[in-house]
Amino acid sequence: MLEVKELGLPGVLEIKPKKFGDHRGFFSETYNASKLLEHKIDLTFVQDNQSYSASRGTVRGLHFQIPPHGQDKLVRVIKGSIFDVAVDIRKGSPTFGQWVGLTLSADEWNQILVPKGYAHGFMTLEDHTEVIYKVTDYYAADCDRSIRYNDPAIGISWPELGGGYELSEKDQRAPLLNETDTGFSF
Ligand SMILES: Cc1cn([C@H]2C[C@H](O)[C@@H](COP(=O)(O)OP(=O)(O)O[C@H]3O[C@H](C)C(=O)[C@H](O)[C@H]3O)O2)c(=O)[nH]c1=O
Repeated sequence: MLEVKELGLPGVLEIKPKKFGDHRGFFSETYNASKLLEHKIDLTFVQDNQSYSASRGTVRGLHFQIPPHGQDKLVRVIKGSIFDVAVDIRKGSPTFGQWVGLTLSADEWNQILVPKGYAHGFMTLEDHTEVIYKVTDYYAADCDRSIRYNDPAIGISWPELGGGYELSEKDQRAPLLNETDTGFSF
């Protein structure tokens, strides 16, 4: 049984698989193509990624791959928690530059589906947070793009954690959305 909820931008969904708990612990089908298909989610994932962030307040993103290597992403947290964000980067879209965000956590056991045509990023809310995600195309370094996480034109309300944020060099110097040809059109 799969709970699927729209998050307010086309195709961006919260997905929550069932967790079977007993005295030993729990079991969960974290990915089941046929159950996703029942919710008209017909995607073929080809690569699994995992990232570990040591510190609370680590920001990864906003990232996306331009066509022809755009990636749909199914993201979940197996340790800790993150504030996860998707931004519509499809030129001509009525919701271009708009964002949705939600907290993903190992406790909540929820996932987010971020379709291609959206930039993706997250901020960790706890130390030692581990994120796992499935993608529908292989990593293509020459198609890898970034947009500044705090671009005022997007205006993401990142959680105030009372300290600085931890970012990669690449993310610190990422261009603004209006400086970026995202390659996606509505
Ligand atoms: C994404 C990726 C990266 N790499 C190599 C390239 C770099 O040498 C190293 C770290 O890459 P990066 O700094 O881009 O990793 P993150 O900042 O965690 O980026 C990811 O996090 C945000 C939230 C995303 O949505 C993307 O999936 C992805 O860009 O791993 C690979 O070898 N394969 C890959 O698929």
